[in-house]
Amino acid sequence: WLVSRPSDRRYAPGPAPKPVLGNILAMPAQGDIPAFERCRERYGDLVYFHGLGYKVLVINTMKAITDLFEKRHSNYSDRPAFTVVGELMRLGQSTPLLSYNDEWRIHRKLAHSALGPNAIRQYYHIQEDLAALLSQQFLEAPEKFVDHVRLAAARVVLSITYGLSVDKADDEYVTQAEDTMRMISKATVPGAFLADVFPFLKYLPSWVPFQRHARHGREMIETLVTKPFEYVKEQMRAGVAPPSLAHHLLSEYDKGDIDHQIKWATGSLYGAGGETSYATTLTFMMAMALHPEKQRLAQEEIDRVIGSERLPTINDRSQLPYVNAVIKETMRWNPAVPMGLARMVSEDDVYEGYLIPKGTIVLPNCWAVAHERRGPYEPSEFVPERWLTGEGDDAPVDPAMWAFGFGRRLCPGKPLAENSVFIFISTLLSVFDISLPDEGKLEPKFTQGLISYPLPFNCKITPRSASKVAQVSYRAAHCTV
Ligand code: HEM
Repeated sequence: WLVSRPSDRRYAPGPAPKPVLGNILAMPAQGDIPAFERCRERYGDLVYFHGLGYKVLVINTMKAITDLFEKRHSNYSDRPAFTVVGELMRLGQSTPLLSYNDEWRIHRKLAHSALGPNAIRQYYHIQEDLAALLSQQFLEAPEKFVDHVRLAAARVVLSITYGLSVDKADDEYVTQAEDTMRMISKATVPGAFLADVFPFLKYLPSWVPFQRHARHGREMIETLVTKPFEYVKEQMRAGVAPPSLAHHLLSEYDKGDIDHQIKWATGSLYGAGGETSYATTLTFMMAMALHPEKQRLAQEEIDRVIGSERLPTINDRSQLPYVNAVIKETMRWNPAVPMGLARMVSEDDVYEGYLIPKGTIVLPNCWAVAHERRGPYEPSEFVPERWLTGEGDDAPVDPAMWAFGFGRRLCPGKPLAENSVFIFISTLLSVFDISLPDEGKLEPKFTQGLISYPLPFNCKITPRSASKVAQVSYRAAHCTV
């Protein structure tokens, strides 16, 4: 590498480049899995796109992801910058978009102290209460199940992050937060704004339409992170703040200069934690409607292990191997974050003989890892049994190794999210039969975007027994959230 001439340095393969434009326009749109799959089949494990100032490397194997994101983490832990949403709307201060710098290290320290496996024990009852409330809403209006799951995922994050009661969260925060998230997910699609491609456009005057849009976005984001945070501080001053992440951090780090980081570290959690948990739970519901025989096996396990006289709790998790296999298979069948969260290379690097220049955006193709052909079962089929056959070369890579990201930027909400997903899924399995709708077909189709979840679908949700209905109603009526 050191003695070769620049012309000898090879980039990883990719579509044939055109003059000036390179091959960047041949890069599949965000979340277009079939197109990324075609590129992988044609060009191999590493695929390189470049042009218009962008350099993008897609990595399609667990080995390459581990080699780069874990073994060479100091060079692969930065994030690409978004001129409009990151800089002008100021979302660049949130944990997922922060550069790999000291500010980010403070965020991670705060997140670890509040979201570590021991710290989250105090939130078990909140997650269990919210799973019961979700079931109660399924009993009352089963046709609105998508809205209920979305609301439940939002409530978990808002209750745990800020100690907001369900009514207060629903009335004052969820709608605003959902609107803000919709705005952010549109704004983070690469090329959503010309100023992301040509950053000098950010200096255009404030009356230019995209600048007005950016100002409006900035106000929405500022409200999302500031309003609930100020509410917690007010409650702490009055001595009535319930336990929450924000409360925990404000008490532990009682210093004015870290206030800003606590506000943004906690404010980042709604966006990072709500939609991913929602996507996983909804994918599970679709899989159950399509595979009643798997659902029955999971329900039999729950009835056998915990009986039918009570609802599951988070402490039951280790006792339910088949339910855990259903959860792993849900995460594998349709990964919630199929192309991971992009990284940016800090310094020129060489991997497998290919040059990866500084500034290259690297996308881990988690979908390809999830659907790699291994063992006796078809990757496209929903088969929880593939997780019960023991370890070996044949076993697929466990979603715990890739679904929550990698290395230094591994999702700090992983332990909390695993509990949320477990308690939602096991409670729904315990209380309901989810089946195909009486009319119409159910085709497994998913959204294409940073987060992937089922496209609108119908299913039938029927309580399994009067006793289960009574258990749900009792717990929902005695909720402390
Ligand atoms: C099923 C649920 C979830 C999934 C699948 C998921 C997945 C991910 C992934 C793939 C990343 C990118 C990591 C990387 O770049 O390697 C990430 C980052 C992150 N997640 Fe999660 N997540 C989930 C739930 C949560 C929850 C509940 C929270 C918080 C309460 C959370 C907070 C975060 C934060 C703050 C980051 C940014 C980390 C950083 O950039 O340093 N996530 N998550």
